[in-house]
Amino acid sequence: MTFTTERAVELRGVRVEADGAEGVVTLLRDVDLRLDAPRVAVVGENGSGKSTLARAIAGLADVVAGEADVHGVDAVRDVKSLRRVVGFVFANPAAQMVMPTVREDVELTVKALRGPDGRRLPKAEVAARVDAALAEHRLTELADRPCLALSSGQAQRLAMCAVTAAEPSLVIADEPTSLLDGRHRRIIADRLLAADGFQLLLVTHDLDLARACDDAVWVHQGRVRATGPAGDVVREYERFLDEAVAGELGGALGEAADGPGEAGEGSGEAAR
Ligand SMILES: Nc1ncnc2c1ncn2[C@@H]1O[C@H](COP(=O)(O)OP(=O)(O)OP(=O)(O)O)[C@@H](O)[C@H]1O
Repeated sequence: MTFTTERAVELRGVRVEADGAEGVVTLLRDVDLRLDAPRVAVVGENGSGKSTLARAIAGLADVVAGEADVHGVDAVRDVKSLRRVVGFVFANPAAQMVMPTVREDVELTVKALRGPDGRRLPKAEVAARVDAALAEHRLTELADRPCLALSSGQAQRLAMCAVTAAEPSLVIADEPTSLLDGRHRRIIADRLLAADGFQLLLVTHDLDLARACDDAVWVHQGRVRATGPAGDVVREYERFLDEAVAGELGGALGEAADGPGEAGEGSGEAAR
């Protein structure tokens, strides 16, 4: 199965709120997006709203206004159906391991799949699919190892294996390489970018990885600041970062000369 642009993510006027310690806070506002490229990166500063956007698309955030169509599913009102369509890979893979061993963890997902007749898969087919999924993610040798005994790189491979075994049409990966060393980062990134059975939405601070996607979305202060071809959006974001850093360094040098002053705004955090 190859991802086709007929299956897209479309958000119109989306607003996300959360209950903060001091009352309701708005995390995302006025989001209008159509994502139909096979691989879409989401970039932006810490606290800008990237994970919130990813979570809203996955039905994991409180969308209080607007419409969200995710591969034909109403992601605001039909979160249950969304689970068949979306797979979510978290930055910390330990958060999504539920079974004691590697094989059992993947098996749990495959057992939940239905055949074309709507019935559960026969035992032999479950076993064959689990073996194939483990082999694809180079986990065969680790099949009987306790999940808790995996290294970060192995755990991230297991998370991807278990998520993709559910055959989602959209995989959302939120900083999937942030815990990994350089070599494993490249292995996981290459595997994600090479996959063509699903659309990929990749939240990342790794701008090389973002550039390797087809399209990108730049989130800034709880709004979408730019969207389009990944190279263009990342270039625009980098220019903004360069200017912001130059401004802060200039400010710091000025402060050093003038003595202490008030802190400037200079933050990409979501507006309250
Ligand atoms: N449940 C919540 N209640 C209150 N504030 C929240 C909640 N969830 C997120 N936030 C705030 O919303 C803002 C956006 O958070 P989000 O996690 O989406 O940012 P991000 O761009 O993914 O950041 P990072 O790059 O640091 O992971 C942050 O200021 C965060 O503290």
